[in-house]
Amino acid sequence: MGSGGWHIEKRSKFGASESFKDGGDSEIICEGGSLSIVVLGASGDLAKKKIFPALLHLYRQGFLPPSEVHIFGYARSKITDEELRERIRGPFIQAKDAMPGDFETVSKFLQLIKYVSGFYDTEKGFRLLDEEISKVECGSSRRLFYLALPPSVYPSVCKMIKHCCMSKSDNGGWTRIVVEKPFGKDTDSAEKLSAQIGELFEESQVYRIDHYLGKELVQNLLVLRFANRFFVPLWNRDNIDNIQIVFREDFGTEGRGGYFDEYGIIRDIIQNHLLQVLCLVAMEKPISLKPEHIRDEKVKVLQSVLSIKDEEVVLGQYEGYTSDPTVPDDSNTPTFATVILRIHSERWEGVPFIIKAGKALNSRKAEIRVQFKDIPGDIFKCKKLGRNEFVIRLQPPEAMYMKFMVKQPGLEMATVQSELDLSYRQRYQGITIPEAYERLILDTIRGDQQHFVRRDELKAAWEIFTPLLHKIDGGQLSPIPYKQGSRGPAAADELLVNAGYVQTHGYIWIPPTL
Ligand SMILES: NC(=O)C1=CN([C@@H]2O[C@H](COP(=O)(O)OP(=O)(O)OC[C@H]3O[C@@H](n4cnc5c(N)ncnc54)[C@H](OP(=O)(O)O)[C@@H]3O)[C@@H](O)[C@H]2O)C=CC1
Ligand SMILES: O=C1O[C@H](COP(=O)(O)O)[C@@H](O)[C@H](O)[C@H]1O
Repeated sequence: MGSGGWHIEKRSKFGASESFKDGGDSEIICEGGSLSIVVLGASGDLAKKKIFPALLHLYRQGFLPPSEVHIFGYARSKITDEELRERIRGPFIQAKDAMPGDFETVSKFLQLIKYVSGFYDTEKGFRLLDEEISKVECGSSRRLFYLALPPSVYPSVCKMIKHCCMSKSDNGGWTRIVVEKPFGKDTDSAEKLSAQIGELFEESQVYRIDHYLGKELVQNLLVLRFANRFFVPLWNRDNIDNIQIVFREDFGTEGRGGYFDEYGIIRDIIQNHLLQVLCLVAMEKPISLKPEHIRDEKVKVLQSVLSIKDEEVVLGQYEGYTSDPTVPDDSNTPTFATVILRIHSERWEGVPFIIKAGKALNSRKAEIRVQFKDIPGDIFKCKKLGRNEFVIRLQPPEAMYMKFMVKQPGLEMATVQSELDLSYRQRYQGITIPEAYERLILDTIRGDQQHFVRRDELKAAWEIFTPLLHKIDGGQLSPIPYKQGSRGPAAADELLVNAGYVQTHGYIWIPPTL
C-alpha cells in the first residue's frame, strides 16, 4: 500500500504509554487514557481510499496502540461491523506490495473498528455513538471526529457532536474535528461555514485538512528555504525570473464528475493545494516554527496577492468531459487552468507565480519550478541553452534537482545543461515516506495545527479567487476545449512565454533508477 513499495518501519508511537503490543489484545490497560477516532462518512470513497489506510499505516508503526485506541465508523448506510471491515480489508488484500505478515496485522487492526449507523441531523445516532465510545473509554478521553462527508452536512454534524459526543473528561481529554475540503465555494460561503463551525468549536479544535500540506516535499519547503544558506540570498526578485507551481493528472474526473462539475479545477486544486504550496514558497521567515507563527506568515502572503487579471488566465475543458452522465452537456466548468498570481511585496514584485492545474493531460506530476534570471554579461551564450532552474518534484517520484550549466566534458570549450539531483528513492533507500493523510492524522492526535489551514488563511485564499470564480460561474469566462492526453490548451503555453518563462529545449530530466 501507499508509497509504491517503500518499506514500512516501526517508529516510536505518540503518547506516554508503552503498553503497545502488535496485536488485537483485548485487555484495556489505558495508561495514557483512551483515544477514539470516529470516521463520519465511513461508507464513502475518501474513508475507504485514504482514511482507513492511513489509520492502518499508523497502527502498524505502533502509533495507535490497541490498549488505548478505538476506531468507529459512522454513516447512514445500514451495514454491520463485519461489512465495514470487509470493505476496508479489500484494498489491502489486493495490494501489490502486501507482505506475508500484513494480513494478520490487518485483521488485528480491523478488530479495533466498530460501526454505528445513524443520520447526520438527528440526535439518536449520535447518542448511540456516544454510548459506544463511552463503553470503551477509561482514563482521559480523547475524541477525534473525522468528517469524511459532503460539506453540506458539516453544520448539522458539528451540532450533533457538540450536543451528544464531546469528551467527558477534563483530565487531559479533548475533542477535535477534522474537516475536509471544499470549505465553501467562495469567500461568503466559506465564511458562513467557518462561522457555523466557529459557534460550536474553538479554532484550536478545528483541523481543516489540505492533504498537500502532508506531502514530504511540501513539508520540506521550510527546511529548504530557511535552513540553507544557498537559498537565502537567491530567493527573491533580484535572482528569480518566474516560479511555476504545477499539478497535472493523466486521468479525468473518473466517477467524480458530479462533484467536480460543481467545483471545477480552481476550487478542487488551485485555491487550496497549490495556493498552500505558493504560501510556503513565497512567505517570509516565521519568528519560530510554532504553528501560529507559520500561519501568520502564510496569511501575509495571501493578503499580498494582487487581483487576478482576466488576460492572465487560460481555462480549458477536456473533450469528452460532458459525456459523463452526471455532468450537464453545457457545462462551463474548467478541468484545466493556468493563472498568473502576482505578489505585491518587496521580495516578489514583478515575479509571476504561474499556477497551472489540469486533468486528463499527458502526464501525472506535481512540481515547483523556480526559474532564475539570465546571467548578466553572459560570455558563454548560456541563454541559448537554457536558464538555471531549481525543481522540487512533489510527486511522482519525490525529487529535487538543480538545472545548471557545466562545461561539456571533452576537448572543446562548450557548455551543456546538467543537473544536481536529489532523488529520494535513490538517496533515502529503505526509508519510509509516509502518506499525507497518515502524517496529518497523527498531527491531529498530537494537537499540532502547523499543517492545517487557519480560518483567516482560508478567507484570504478565497478572496484571491472569488472574483474569477464568479466570472466563470456567470459564464463571462469560458474554457477552451483540449484533447485528452495533451498538454492542455495551446494558449496556456503562450501565457507562460508571455509571463517570461523560457523553456529549455533538448534537455529533459530523467529520474534515476536504482
Ligand atoms: N474522495 C476523494 O478522493 C476526496 C474527497 N474529499 C472530500 O472528502 C469528503 C468526503 O468525500 P467522499 O468520501 O468522496 O464522499 P462520498 O460522496 O463518498 O460521501 C461520503 C459519505 O457521505 C454520505 N453522503 C453522501 N452524500 C450525502 C448527502 N448528500 N447527504 C448526506 N450524506 C451523504 C454517504 O454515506 P451514507 O449514505 O452511508 O451516510 C457517503 O458514503 C468530501 O468533502 C470530499 O470533497 C477530499 C479530497 C479527496
Ligand atoms: O484533492 C484532490 O486531490 C487529488 C490529487 O491528490 P494527489 O495527492 O493524488 O496529488 C485530485 O485527484 C482530486 O481531484 C482532488 O479533489
